[in-house]
Amino acid sequence: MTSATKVNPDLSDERKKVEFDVEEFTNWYYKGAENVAEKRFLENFFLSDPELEDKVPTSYLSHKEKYENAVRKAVLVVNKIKELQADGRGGVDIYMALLGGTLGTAIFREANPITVHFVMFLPAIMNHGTSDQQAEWISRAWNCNIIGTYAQTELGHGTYIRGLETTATYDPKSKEFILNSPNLTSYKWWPGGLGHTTNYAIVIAQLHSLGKCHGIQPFIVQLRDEETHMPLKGIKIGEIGNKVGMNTVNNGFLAFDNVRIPLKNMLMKNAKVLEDGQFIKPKSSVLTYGTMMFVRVVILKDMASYLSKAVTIALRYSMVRRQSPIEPNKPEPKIIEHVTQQYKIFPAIAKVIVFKITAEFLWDMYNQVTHDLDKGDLERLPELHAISCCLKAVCTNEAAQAVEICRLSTGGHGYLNSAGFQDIYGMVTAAQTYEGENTVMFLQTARYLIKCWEKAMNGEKLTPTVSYLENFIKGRNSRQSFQNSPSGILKAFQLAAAKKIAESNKHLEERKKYLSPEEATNQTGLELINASELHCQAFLLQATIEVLEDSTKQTSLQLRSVLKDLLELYSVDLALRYTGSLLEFANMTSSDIEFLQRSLEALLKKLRYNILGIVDGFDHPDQILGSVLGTYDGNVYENLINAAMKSPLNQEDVNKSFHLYLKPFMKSNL
Ligand SMILES: CCCCCCCCCCCCCCCCCC(=O)SCCNC(=O)CCNC(=O)[C@H](O)C(C)(C)COP(=O)(O)OP(=O)(O)OC[C@H]1O[C@@H](n2cnc3c(N)ncnc32)[C@H](O)[C@@H]1OP(=O)(O)O
Ligand SMILES: Cc1cc2nc3c(=O)[nH]c(=O)nc-3n(C[C@H](O)[C@H](O)[C@H](O)COP(=O)(O)OP(=O)(O)OC[C@H]3O[C@@H](n4cnc5c(N)ncnc54)[C@H](O)[C@@H]3O)c2cc1C
Repeated sequence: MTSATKVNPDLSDERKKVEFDVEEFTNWYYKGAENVAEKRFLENFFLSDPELEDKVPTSYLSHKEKYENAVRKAVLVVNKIKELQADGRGGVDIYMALLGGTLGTAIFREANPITVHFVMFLPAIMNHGTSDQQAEWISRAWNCNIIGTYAQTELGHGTYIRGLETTATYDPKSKEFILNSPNLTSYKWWPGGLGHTTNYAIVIAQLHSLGKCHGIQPFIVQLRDEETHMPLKGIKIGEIGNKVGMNTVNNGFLAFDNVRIPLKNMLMKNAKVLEDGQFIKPKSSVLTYGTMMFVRVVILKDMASYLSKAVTIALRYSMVRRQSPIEPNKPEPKIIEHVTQQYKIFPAIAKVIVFKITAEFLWDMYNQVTHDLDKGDLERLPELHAISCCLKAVCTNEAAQAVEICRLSTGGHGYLNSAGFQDIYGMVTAAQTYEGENTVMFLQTARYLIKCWEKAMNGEKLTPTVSYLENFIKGRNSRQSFQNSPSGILKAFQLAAAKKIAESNKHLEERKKYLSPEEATNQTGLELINASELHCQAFLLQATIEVLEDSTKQTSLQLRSVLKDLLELYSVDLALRYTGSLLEFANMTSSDIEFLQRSLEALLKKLRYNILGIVDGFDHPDQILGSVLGTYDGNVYENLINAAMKSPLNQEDVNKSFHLYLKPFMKSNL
């Protein structure tokens, strides 16, 4: 972690003031010293390989060069992983570290074209394939003998997947499916790696058999020749072009013209087609959506990881940058002394911890529910779907906002590519859309909440994430007063969520008197989203309070106290951001707001000298941060000029455009 160069004295002074053991925090954050050792071993193993280092910053490469460089590195990384596995070191965890964790995003600044292979193609075969199908495909895919993608979204439909138009029509004579793209809007559009990387895909298509449509099902389809990589007959394929970010991912388009695949290529763990064309329904039609749920769960971990990079950059920079005297005739302070600057960064640091804790909580829940599913028990599936949808929406929205605020907190320099924010922002903002557009995700959660509300009103028992509704209904006349503590704020959010759900339901029912249920839902959309968001914020806070309480029992008093301050900062900031709802629904008064405001200011002050220990404790090596503003040594001005010198334009004193255009132009004006 420590840099060989001399550390900027402003930053080393700050480090001396941290009151807790940073290594203790790192071990707590990564859940044990062994995990930290493994993380550092992996970082060193990959980042010390000169082949993985970019000689020219990737932002200066052309679109094509970026892609080719990303493919080169992807192959190198997977080969290195195989080397590690041959040495007896884990499997899945290594992939997680490389594809979702910060290490992966350091090696592939704009993500890589085989992520979807590991994150969706393989999980789709595992989730939807029979044991025979898994035996046929998994090891080839795991070894990367074939590389696949997940081709669901089409030009015409991404959200409403029941409206997908690609068809897979079963022909009982040849025992094959015939795939077709009947029109332009049915072209697959967006799948990661599809353009020029993958040779297989899980294709989601409308299944037709014996003259009937049986809805969307997953099929495994070969797209390109395994030797020549040429597209197979009947397959039209290409890349969709340059994007806001994620430009190395090679997102593609795909169309089918009478492409035949064998019967065994429909993934049949859930629904089945028999040889004679008979369709056997799955236990539940939503089981087809399982892969999306998996990725939504994983996205949460990703958000904590991206945000932890952004806050590290912003905070370290704020501790070496000096600007604008606060008192006249006094020296210019570090910009972190401006309280407004603290407010830009400290709550975002608290969010990293909240998102990480909740992501782990959700991951455990996902594993439990999928274990139950394997035994045929679908009971907790709707609850997992509901909570993963709203968490995906809240955490990606908040991460995108916080990353942008971190960029703004570094002023003009933050606008440079070398500051490192652009890649992070490109990744977090993409996650607001992919794997379910966020508004749509909120509405999915709201649908569940309304059902739970009805159940609770009928006296039925609710699942853990919504059980607060039962308490509310039982004690609905009690008016608990607002309390300024994490648990008090949690109660206020639960009360506000419960009342907002009740109110949305009331308006929904009123509208149903003269509108169809669907149109009534549409008309109530704004309130439903609001209810969903309040529910989600309550869940994030609840999970964090519970986990922190438990996991800090063994830590030093100093660390426990800083984590407690961060939790308080998170909850006070949350309450202040939602005063509208809390005033309306949770008995908050204007004096509570005044008190919260004072608490917020006091917490910023309290955390001022410990907060650097937290971002240092995230333990991101400089290569992972990839930022001239966030290096451990704080030598930002040297870094800025060194990075500027890498610009291709700075490799010569006079550019040819001077002779070609400027000189004739300037002379002609004489
Ligand atoms: C191993 C290595 C790991 C490495 C890790 C590395 C990590 C890196 C991660 C980052 C990289 C990510 C790259 C990924 C790139 C993005 C890929 C995509 O976007 S791909 C494309 C992603 N595309 C999208 O995400 C599309 C978004 N759209 C959709 O998901 C659906 O169309 C819909 C849900 C909006 C509606 O569907 P519709 O059928 O019209 O449904 P209705 O509304 O009518 O509700 C009917 C019932 O179904 C229920 N239910 C629904 N879903 C689920 C579920 N999942 N489950 C359970 N239940 C579900 C619902 O609750 C309701 O129940 P009930 O009330 O009746 O009881
Ligand atoms: C970087 C990136 C990578 C991707 N990778 C893949 C991939 O690997 N495989 C794949 O199959 N797909 C992929 N996608 C596609 C992605 O999953 C879809 O873009 C996403 O699901 C949103 O669908 P859409 O584009 O059709 O948006 P739309 O649904 O058209 O959304 C447009 C607007 O309409 C609103 N809207 C739509 N429906 C409703 C509703 N019911 N209620 C209220 N508002 C609504 C939305 O809120 C939004 O504001 C990727 C997308 C991106 C950006």
